[in-house]
Amino acid sequence: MEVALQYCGPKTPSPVSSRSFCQYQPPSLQRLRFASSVSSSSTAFHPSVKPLSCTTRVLRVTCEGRAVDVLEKSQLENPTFGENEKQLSCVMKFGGSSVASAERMREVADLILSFPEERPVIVLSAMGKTTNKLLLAGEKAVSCGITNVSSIDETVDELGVDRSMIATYLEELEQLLKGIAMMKELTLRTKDYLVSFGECMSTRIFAAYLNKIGVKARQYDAFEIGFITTDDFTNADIMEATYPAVAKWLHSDWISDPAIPIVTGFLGKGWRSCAVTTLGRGGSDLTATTIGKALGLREIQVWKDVDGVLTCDPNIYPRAEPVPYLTFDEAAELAYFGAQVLHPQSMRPAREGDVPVRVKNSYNPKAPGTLITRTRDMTKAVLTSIVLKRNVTMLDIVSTRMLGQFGFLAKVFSIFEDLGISVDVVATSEVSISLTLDPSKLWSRELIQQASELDHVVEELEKIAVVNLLQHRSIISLIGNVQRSSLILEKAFHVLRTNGVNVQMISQGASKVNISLIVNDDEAEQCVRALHQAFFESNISEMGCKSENGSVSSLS
Ligand SMILES: Nc1ncnc2c1ncn2[C@@H]1O[C@H](COP(=O)(O)OP(=O)(O)O)[C@@H](O)[C@H]1O
Ligand SMILES: N[C@@H](CC(=O)OP(=O)(O)O)C(=O)O
Repeated sequence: MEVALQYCGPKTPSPVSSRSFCQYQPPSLQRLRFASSVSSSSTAFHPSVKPLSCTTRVLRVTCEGRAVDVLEKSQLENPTFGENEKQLSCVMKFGGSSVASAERMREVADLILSFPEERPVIVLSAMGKTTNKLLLAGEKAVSCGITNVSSIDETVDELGVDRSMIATYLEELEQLLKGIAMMKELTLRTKDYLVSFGECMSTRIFAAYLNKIGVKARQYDAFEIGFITTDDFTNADIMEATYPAVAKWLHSDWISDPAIPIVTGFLGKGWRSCAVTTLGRGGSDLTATTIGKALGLREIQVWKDVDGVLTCDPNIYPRAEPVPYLTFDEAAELAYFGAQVLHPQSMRPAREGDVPVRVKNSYNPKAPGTLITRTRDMTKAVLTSIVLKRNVTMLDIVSTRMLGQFGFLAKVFSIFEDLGISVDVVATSEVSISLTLDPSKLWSRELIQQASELDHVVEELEKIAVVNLLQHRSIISLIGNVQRSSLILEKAFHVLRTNGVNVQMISQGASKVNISLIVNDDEAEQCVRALHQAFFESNISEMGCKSENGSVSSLS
C-alpha cells in the first residue's frame, strides 16, 4: 500500500513518504493544509477533475495510486461559476426502506423528477435489509460455509438494466464469502468491506435505471471521491479533509459535464489503512449532511418511511406524531440518545454548515415532514420528543477518600480516556459519580472484548473508588425546552410514580434540550408510552396543553 501527500504545481516539494503521512494526526493534517502559503498553479489534477481556477493551492493525498486533491477552504466557499452555470442545489438521501425493490426505485426516480427545479445530489443506502443480510451471510460463511447472493439479480432484471454492471460485484462478493469461510474469521475491517457491496450495487443499479429512462446520472463510490475517515471500522468518523475533497470532486464533474450524482451512503476510506470503512449503522444520513455542508447546498432532505421525526419511536408507541420543527441541537440529542430515524453524528455537518435538514416520507411525499434548522421559536415549546436507548451499562463510582478531595473526577475520566470508552450520561457529587457508557461505541466491539473491557474499567476504577456495575438499564431522554425543566420534571415524575417506576439517575446536560432519566430496561417501554400519553395526548391536562406545532406548552 502506498500513501503519499504532496503539494501540486510547479513548486511541488518532494512527496511526504507513506511513513511520515501515517505519523500525522488529523489536526496536523488540517493545519498543514490550511497554514500552507505555497501558491501554485493547479496543473496536476486527477484526470477526471477540472481545476476551479488557475491559481489554486492544492494538497494531494494519494492512496493506492489514486489521488484526492484537497483544496484550500476559501476556494470552495466561493467557487466560480460561469454566467449560465447552475449549482447543485440540494441533497436527497433515500434510505434502505425507500429503495427496497425495483418498484420502489421507479417511484423514487419519479419523486426526484417531480422536483424539476432542483439539481440534487442523490445519496442512496443499500436496498431494504441488504446490510443485515450481508452481515448474516458473513456470519454464516464463518460458521457453516458460503451462502448465495442472488436476490439483487432480480431487481436488476425487473428494472431492465444491464446485469453485467453488477455481475462483477456479485462474483467478487462470492469470492469474499469464500475467503471468510476459509479463514473462519470475520474482522471488523472485512465486515465493512462486505457490507459496502450493498451501497455499491444499489447506486449502480439506480444510476443505470435513471440513464435508461433518459435522465443523465453518474454513480460515485464515496470512498473514491474524498470521504476520508478515521480507521474505526464499523464506526468511522468523517475527517475534515473530506469536505473540500468531496466538494471539489462533485462540483468539478458537475461543471464539466452535468449529470445527477448518485453517491453511496454509509461508506468512506480509512485515512491510514486506505480500506473501505463504514460510518456506523444508518450512516447514509451522515453522508448526506457531509455533502450538504461540503457543497454549501440550500437544503438536505432525508427521505424515510415515516412522516418525519416523530414524538417517539412508532415501534414502541404507534400513536407517535410528526414533529414539524426541530433545532439542530434538539435533533442531535434525539439522534445521539437513540432515535433510529437519524444517525447520531448526522446533525454535526448540517449545524456547522448551517444547512437546513428536512426529514420526509418517500411513501407519503405530501406530508410536510420535519424541518431542522439552527433556531426556532421556543417560547411555547416544552417537550418535543421522547427517546429510548436500551441495553445501557451504568456505573456507580464512590470515592474511597474523604470529602474535599480534588482531582477525583479527573482521575475517573482519565481511566475512560485511557481505555478509549465513551461516556454518555453523567451525574456527580464531590465524592461520587454515576455514569452510563455509550453502547454504540462499546457494543460495536466483539462480545468477549466487551466483557474484558468492562472488567478492566472496573479493575482500574477500584484503585480509587468503590464501584457498582449495573447492566440492562435504559436511558429515557426528554428532548425539549429545558428552560421549562421544572414543568417537565414535575409532570414526568408524576407519571413515573403512578406507574411505580423508580428513576435511578437523572441528568440535565448543558445542551439545554435534554433531560435524561435512567430506568431498568424491562420498565422502559411502558414508561415511554405513559410519558407520551401524558405529554402529547392530554389536550388540556393539569399542567400542559398542546401547542400549534404539536409540542406541549404550559397553560401559564
Ligand atoms: N422518533 C422517531 N421518529 C421517527 N422514526 C423513528 C423514531 N424512532 C425510531 N424511528 C424508526 O426509524 C425508522 C426510520 O429510520 P431508518 O430505518 O434509519 O430509515 P431509512 O432506512 O429510510 O434511512 C422509522 O421507520 C421508525 O421505525
Ligand atoms: N445500509 C446501511 C446504511 C444506512 O444508512 O442505511 P439506512 O439509510 O437504510 O438506515 C445500514 O443499513 O445501516
